[in-house]
Amino acid sequence: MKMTRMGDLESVFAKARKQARQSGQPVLAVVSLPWSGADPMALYQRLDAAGVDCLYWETREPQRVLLGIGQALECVPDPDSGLTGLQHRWRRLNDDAVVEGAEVARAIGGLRFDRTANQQWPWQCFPAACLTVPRLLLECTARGSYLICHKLVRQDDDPVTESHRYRRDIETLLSSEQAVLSSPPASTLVREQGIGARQWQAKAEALIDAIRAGRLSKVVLARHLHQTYSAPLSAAAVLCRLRDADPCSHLFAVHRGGLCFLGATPERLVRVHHGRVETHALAGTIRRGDNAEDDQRLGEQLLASDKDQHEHELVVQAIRDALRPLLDELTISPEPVLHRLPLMQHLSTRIEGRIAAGSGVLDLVQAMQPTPAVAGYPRHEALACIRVHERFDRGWYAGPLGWIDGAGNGDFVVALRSALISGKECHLFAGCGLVGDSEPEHEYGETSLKLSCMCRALVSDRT
Ligand SMILES: C=C(O[C@@H]1C=C(C(=O)O)C=C[C@H]1O)C(=O)O
Repeated sequence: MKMTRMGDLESVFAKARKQARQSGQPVLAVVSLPWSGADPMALYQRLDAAGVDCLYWETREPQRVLLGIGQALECVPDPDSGLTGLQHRWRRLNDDAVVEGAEVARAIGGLRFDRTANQQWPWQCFPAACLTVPRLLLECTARGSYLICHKLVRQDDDPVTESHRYRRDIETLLSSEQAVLSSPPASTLVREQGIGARQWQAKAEALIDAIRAGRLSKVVLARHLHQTYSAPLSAAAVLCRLRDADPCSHLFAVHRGGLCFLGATPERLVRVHHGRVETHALAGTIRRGDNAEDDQRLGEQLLASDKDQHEHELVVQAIRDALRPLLDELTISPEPVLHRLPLMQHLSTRIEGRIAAGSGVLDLVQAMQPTPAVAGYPRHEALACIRVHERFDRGWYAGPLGWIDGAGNGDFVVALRSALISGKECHLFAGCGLVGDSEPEHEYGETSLKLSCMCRALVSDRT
């Protein structure tokens, strides 16, 4: 990492200030420097241990790791124009940005599952929607590693002082690489609160009856577990275990106000790369087998299940209908395939296309979310049932989480297989799709299987 390149920061900030004075508006300055420092997970572990609020993101296909530190700007949609308005503001901000180096600006964040429902415990620190442009963003992809400095430059900012501040922050980051990482204390589960199996199954039964009566076609009923551990949980240690346990899922960790929402999700909501749109419908679940033969049999059973095919098809249709007005081309694979995870397998249908001129990633997120994979169908009726029957705040669980850049690219996942941790306390969430042929007991087992991915990663004394 060459600190001599810091001279660039001062001249870029000066240029941005000049522009800000001319336009009377703050201007985003973006400076990217090649990074040869520590790997982002190693840095994330150190930042987490030091209690620094940061953001971690990792997708394995394509390989991309983002580590955001600090906050240059927080982008929040306003109630009237929603994500579409935010999309326009982001585009304008980037059109006017002063950019130096190989990379453009990037914002990372998420949305609540149900933005109309009231924010409740334990989600008070997680707003309805927010995308953060970090002060410093470490980005590692197959193309190389960069440290991106973002600053919203105002008319009266002093470029010299400000560039020194960034220089100091980068030096602190570089020196934190040297910090010795002591292993977090072993934590064991001491208490667990959550809805009992019988009570959950009674709710599922009532919803299945509503589906059979024709009031809706599908609803996703979730469970919330509140666990207490013997020692404070380390978000970075949990994320490392999730990463080791599953080589394919997308990892995320968002720290806010002393809490951390993290997970390893198999579900991508939508990715836009140079105008190409990629998504999948993911719904229909069965466990993995005890051996190859058993696994194969279970996979075939899932593919042949009318109930799972129906549950899955509702998701394919809803995604198609949401995307059609926003895409120029749309291709849907004719049949679902198995999406295999360490503990379970899902049905997955690939959906691809090309984004129409004038639309952006956030427009796609707005149109798609929440899909019937996490809410149900029709959406309005499903959300109404969820509000009445679940009786807890899903917060950011099952909501979209991801990033957008200044070049029109973006990637959002559905924040599943996740937990909200705060010291020794942990909140876990998992749900499953109910249709007319569902059996409550079986569905309860499915939510337990989904919860077990995170439960395994939370305990530190496991080998
Ligand atoms: C709702 C969850 O998962 C969703 C529901 C699925 C199902 O019902 O088969 C499968 C994958 C996800 O789309 C969850 O993991 O909490």
